[in-house]
Amino acid sequence: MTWLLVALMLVVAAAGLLRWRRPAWYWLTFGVTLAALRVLVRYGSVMDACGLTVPAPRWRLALARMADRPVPSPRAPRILRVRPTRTGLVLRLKLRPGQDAFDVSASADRLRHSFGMYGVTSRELRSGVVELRMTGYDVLRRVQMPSLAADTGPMRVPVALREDGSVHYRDYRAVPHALTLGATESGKSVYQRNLVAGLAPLNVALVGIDCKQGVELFPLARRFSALADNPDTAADILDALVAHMEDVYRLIRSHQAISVSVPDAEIAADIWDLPEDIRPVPVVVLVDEVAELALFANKEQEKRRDRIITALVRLAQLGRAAGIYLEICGQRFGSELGKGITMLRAQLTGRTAHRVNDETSANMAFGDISPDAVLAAITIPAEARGVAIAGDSTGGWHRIRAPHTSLRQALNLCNKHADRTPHLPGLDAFRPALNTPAPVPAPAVESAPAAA
Ligand SMILES: Nc1ncnc2c1ncn2[C@@H]1O[C@H](COP(=O)(O)OP(=O)(O)OP(=O)(O)O)[C@@H](O)[C@H]1O
Repeated sequence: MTWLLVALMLVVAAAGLLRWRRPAWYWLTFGVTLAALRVLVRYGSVMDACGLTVPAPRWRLALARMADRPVPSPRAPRILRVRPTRTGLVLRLKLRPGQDAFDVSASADRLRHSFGMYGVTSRELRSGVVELRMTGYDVLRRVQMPSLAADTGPMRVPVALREDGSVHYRDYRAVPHALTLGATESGKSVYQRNLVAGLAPLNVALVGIDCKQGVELFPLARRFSALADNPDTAADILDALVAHMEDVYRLIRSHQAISVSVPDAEIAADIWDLPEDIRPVPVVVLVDEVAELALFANKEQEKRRDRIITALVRLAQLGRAAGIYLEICGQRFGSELGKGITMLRAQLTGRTAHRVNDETSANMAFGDISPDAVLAAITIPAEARGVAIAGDSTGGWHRIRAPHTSLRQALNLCNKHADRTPHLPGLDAFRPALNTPAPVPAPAVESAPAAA
């Protein structure tokens, strides 16, 4: 089967040779065919050299001895499937008795060198079956997302590419709340813009709190149901969201009351169990530069800060069932921001860290999840803007990079789907005004006296 696939690819490559101007697909097929051939031809010897073989079973050794035949060679994991991809190859392997998935992942770097690939990663699919993903080039250098129509779900958006060539999704139903950290100019806003662009075509309400005076989110206002560009409005929006959450809980309760006679499985526990006609629209709350909400200079601001953090903690603790999801973004998010912050952070299961300048910042994202991810986050080079480490509470992590979506592209997408912007009762007062703002005079700059 494997060789049939390779033969087919060779035929395609040969067909391309006959054409004078070879199209892009030709070079892609040609490269993947060469890589597949190289891997399959070298497979046995490479696995042996990397210590991924086991001796032949005793009965075969005994048979060889009786028949006076040469000793059977050690056996490498059996190839179950070879799948060429746009970025390389995916091999599915059945491990031999005595091998485990850790052996393969520990040898990933050796396999990468031996097969002449750019990257090799492995993951266990089920007991005894491992998937090896090989990439032929640095897929994060210029991110090109594959077409994905089939893989999106109700609250699942493709947001970046992983280094193994697979797509990184933000799945709100699996991981309701997330934290994105990164030093200045590391790519947080571009990542968040990709999220907005991914969510825009879905049936979801977007609520934005942009503490950078609205420069990131206000241009996308037509797709937002509520927006705040200062901590005072943010506090009011969050209070309104807590009230909305309580209303949704009351709705779920009332629906449970009329369905007590139906079987258990049909009793609603969250909005997704409610019939579609009464289901409230899910809400994604995007907060940019969260630290601004936690800073205060006087007693009045301290009261406002406590109000904001309390509302965020309540939404993080109880929001999931009511379909309220938090997406929090900032440069740092640790205990130095005061009480309630670590409690809030503990509820943010999804973690993404762009380049950070010190280990403490990386620890804020991954310290309680995976020490390897901390190391990976602090070794992201400064020039690799947009590259990030994405992990979750299971301890797994990936190196990812979002496509470089410009503000104009995101704005066009938001305008295209502006008619999908739902009205949230209670949040109408915060709906952004869509008239063109009056031009603001440039800040006065005092000219410095000329140096003598
Ligand atoms: N995924 C990406 N691919 C390519 N370039 C990127 C990517 N993400 C960010 N960049 C580049 O890095 C620059 C800074 O990105 P961005 O504004 O998102 O950083 P930031 O972390 O939000 O910074 P700040 O905290 O100062 O606002 C962008 O102008 C862009 O040129």
